[in-house]
Amino acid sequence: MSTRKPLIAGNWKMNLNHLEAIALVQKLAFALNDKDFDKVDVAVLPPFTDLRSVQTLVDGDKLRIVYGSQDLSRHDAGAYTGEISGAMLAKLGCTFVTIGHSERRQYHHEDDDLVNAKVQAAYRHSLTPILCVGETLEIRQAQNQTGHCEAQLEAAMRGISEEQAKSIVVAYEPVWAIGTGEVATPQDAQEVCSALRARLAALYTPEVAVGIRILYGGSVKSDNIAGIMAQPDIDGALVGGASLDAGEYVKICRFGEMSG
Ligand SMILES: O=C[C@H](O)COP(=O)(O)O
Repeated sequence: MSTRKPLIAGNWKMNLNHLEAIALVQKLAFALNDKDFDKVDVAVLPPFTDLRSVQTLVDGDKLRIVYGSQDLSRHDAGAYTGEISGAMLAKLGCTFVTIGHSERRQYHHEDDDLVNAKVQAAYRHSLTPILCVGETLEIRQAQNQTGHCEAQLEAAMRGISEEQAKSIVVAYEPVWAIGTGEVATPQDAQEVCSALRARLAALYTPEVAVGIRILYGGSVKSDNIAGIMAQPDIDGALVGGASLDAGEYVKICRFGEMSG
């Protein structure tokens, strides 16, 4: 029996301004109670421009919701127009930072080296990376999904110490399942998540690997979360579209009450 506490993280992507962010976090805070937070860590990952408002609300009302950003710069400071540093995110009280999301890899040409540099930047500022890996449909059709995701993981973890690795969160997100309504079967997701854990055990130790949270992401909804969470190597979900609806997100956070 693992002691990993489940994590449900809502990636809002480029949705909701800071006023809408406050409204959504207030709805979540109203609906979720201490029993929920004892069972599951609940995070939101709003756009950068919302973070200060979310911080003020969370701190002011002493909410148990945690939050983070969707990206960070590989650099700590300097002449990098448009970039946001880990130091700035830490100052805003961020717990998490999403790194290597497939939309960053695809639309911003982020490669494994940049993802690795961003993971290192996150640790320099005591932020917990939510490191995303996942295969395209083409790779899955060639049945190379586990090899591909393991290679992305290994590249991202270069130079990361065992002590640092203990806190990382890995998110397996098959690209073909993101925003498409095409959810991976629980067995598909388990296959890759188990391979990722085995690779972490080989890179570090089995003890480290057994403590690391691995999430699934890709068209997660309240009606499919239970089957996904029933898998032994899946410790939570990275939720996109469904995290923008408070009622639906709360149901996902209460996955134990959903039927599979
Ligand atoms: O980060 C979240 C994923 O990209 C999943 O998005 P989705 O739930 O809208 O498919």
